[in-house]
Amino acid sequence: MKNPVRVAVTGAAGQIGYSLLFRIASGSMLGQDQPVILQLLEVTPALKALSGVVMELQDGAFPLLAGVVTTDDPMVAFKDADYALLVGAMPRKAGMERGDLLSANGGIFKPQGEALSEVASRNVKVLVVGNPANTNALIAQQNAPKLDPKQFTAMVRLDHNRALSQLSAKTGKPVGSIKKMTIWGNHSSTQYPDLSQTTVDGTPALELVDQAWYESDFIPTVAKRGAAIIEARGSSSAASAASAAVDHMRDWALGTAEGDWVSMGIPSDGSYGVPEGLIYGFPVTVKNGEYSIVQGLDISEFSRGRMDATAHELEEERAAVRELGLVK
Ligand SMILES: NC(=O)c1ccc[n+]([C@@H]2O[C@H](COP(=O)([O-])OP(=O)(O)OC[C@H]3O[C@@H](n4cnc5c(N)ncnc54)[C@H](O)[C@@H]3O)[C@@H](O)[C@H]2O)c1
Ligand SMILES: O=C(O)C[C@H](O)C(=O)O
Repeated sequence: MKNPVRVAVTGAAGQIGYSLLFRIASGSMLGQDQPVILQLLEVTPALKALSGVVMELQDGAFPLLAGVVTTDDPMVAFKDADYALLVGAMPRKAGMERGDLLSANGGIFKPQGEALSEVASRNVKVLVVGNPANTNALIAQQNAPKLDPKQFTAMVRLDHNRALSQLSAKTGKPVGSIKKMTIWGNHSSTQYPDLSQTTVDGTPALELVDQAWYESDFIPTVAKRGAAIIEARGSSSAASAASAAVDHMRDWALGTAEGDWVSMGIPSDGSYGVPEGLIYGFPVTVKNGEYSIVQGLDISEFSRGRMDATAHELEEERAAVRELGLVK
């Protein structure tokens, strides 16, 4: 058995937390040989509810759960954290875009970035889930001068998983037969779920579906799935979001499968003409805990337009949070 690692989760008493904590404690995220200490952050009024969640974690009798800390202080929650999942933020309601949450949620991620910079493990891997996830990740990153910018990522994995499942339903082939799915850009309705490299049982996906379905059905269904769930459920996705967070962190920690890739929101290094510094969804492979952007893909004119549009939205979000004094 390995030594325990410290996993910080913010917003731990919320909807996503209620699903996420139990998956982490069960070993789904970091493996069946990796004990974990959960360090849970909540706002002060939610600490009582969080104590109930901790009672349930105890009642799960998870062999890999080596300890639980609860606190309303980010300096305690992030102390020596090896992994940090920043979930705590307000979710949107029906009729809102995720960008409408910028001013409400942006303020949460500056102090959290500062605290991570001071007290987290120097190798901490940070995943931002709270919306608007890409720009919140940028805020946390820009306020963490003592960490490498590459340590900050945003979640587009839920979109990636939604895209896999839509294509699986359309082609009648299992999700496991689909490789090389990509979500480019922002976790918002401008995202670009790209099938141009995707294969199903080795056959190019675009040979199996027609362009009209791809453009008018697949892309909008994936991009607007969050809103469809809010409409149906009355609140935003939670279990599927937690599952995607587990997938993102597992692949970052343990690596991606040979011959495949995953989508992660990561700081752009200028690859594919994406403005440097934006936290943008890219196709990545992971080895030894380090992610790399998949290089050398052909970008069609159609793809170029979509990739630029979602980059443009992220540039606007960056300008808005600059205006609020949250990033330089
Ligand atoms: N990136 C994605 O794919 C994705 C998917 C689903 C949801 N989300 C987003 O995740 C966020 C959380 O969703 P939820 O459904 O769990 O919401 P929720 O309202 O059920 O829970 C959020 C929790 O965060 C806590 N919180 C608020 N401010 C905090 C702070 N400063 N520090 C610590 N905790 C704080 C709240 O007290 C609450 O318990 C939302 O912004 C939502 O839009 C993102
Ligand atoms: O859509 C939302 O606001 C929640 C989440 O980001 C989702 O994609 O389900």
